[in-house]
Amino acid sequence: MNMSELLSKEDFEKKLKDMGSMYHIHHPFHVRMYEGSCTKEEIQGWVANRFYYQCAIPIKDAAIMSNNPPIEDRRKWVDRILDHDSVGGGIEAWLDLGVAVGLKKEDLESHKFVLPAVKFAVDAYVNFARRSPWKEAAMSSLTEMFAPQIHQQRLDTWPKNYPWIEQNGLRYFQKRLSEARRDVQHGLSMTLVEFDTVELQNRACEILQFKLDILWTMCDALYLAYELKRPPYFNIKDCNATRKITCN
Ligand SMILES: O=C(O)c1cc(C(=O)O)c2c(n1)C(=O)C(=O)c1cc(C(=O)O)[nH]c1-2
Repeated sequence: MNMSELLSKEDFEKKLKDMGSMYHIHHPFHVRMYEGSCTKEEIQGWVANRFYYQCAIPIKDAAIMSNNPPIEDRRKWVDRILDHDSVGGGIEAWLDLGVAVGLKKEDLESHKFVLPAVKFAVDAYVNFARRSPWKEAAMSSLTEMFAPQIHQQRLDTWPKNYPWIEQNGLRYFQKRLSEARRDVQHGLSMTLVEFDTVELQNRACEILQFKLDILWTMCDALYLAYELKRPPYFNIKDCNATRKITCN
C-alpha cells in the first residue's frame, strides 16, 4: 500500500524489513524443505532450479555495473561479482552442493531441469537490472536482508533431516552468511539515503515487492512440478515439450 507521507529513515527501514513477512522462507515448499519433509527428488529439483538463479546473480550485478554507478559503489559491486564468479566462489560452491545431493555437474550446467516459470522469473530480475537506473536495481537486492536466516536454517536443519547429503555441499550457505550481511549494509544505507521522497520510498517498496514476487514464483513452480507432480504439459499425452524434471 502506498504511503502518503515521507517516512523517517528509521521508519522507512522498518517498512522495508517488515516486508520480510512475504519472504520465500514462508513458502510451503521452503517450509517443507526445512522441516525435513522433502524427498530426494524435490531437493534435487530445488538445487537444479536454484542454480539458474545463482548463474543469473553475477550477470545481474554486471548489468548494474554497466549502468554507471559511482566508483565507490562499483568497487563494492566488483566484490559481489567475485563472490559468485571467482575460483572457489558461489557458482562452484553451488555445483558442489549439486554433487552432494546426487546431481551431475553437467546436468546442472545444462539447466535441463529448469522449469519455464523459474526461468521467466529469474530472467525478469536480470532484465530489470539491465533496464533500470542503477540505484533501483541495486536496491532490489535487498531481499538479502532476509537471506542469512534462510541460509542458517538450512545449516541448522539439513544435516539432521537429510543425512544422505554430503556435508561439504553445505559450504555455499555458510559462505553467504557474511557476504549477504555485507551486501545489505551497503545496499540498505544507499537506499535509506537516496530514496528520500514519498514517491521514491513508494517506488522502493514496489521494487522490493517485485523481487519478493520473483522468489515466491520460483517456489510456486517447484511446488507445482515436484510436490503436486504437475510440471508443464504433464497432462498432454506424448508431448515432446515436457521437460525432464528428475535425474533418473
Ligand atoms: O537462498 C536463498 O533463499 C537466497 C535468497 C536470495 C535473495 O533473497 O535474493 C539470495 C541468495 N539466496 C543468495 O545466495 C545470493 O547470493 C543472493 C544474491 C542476491 C541478489 O539479489 O543480489 N540475492 C541472493
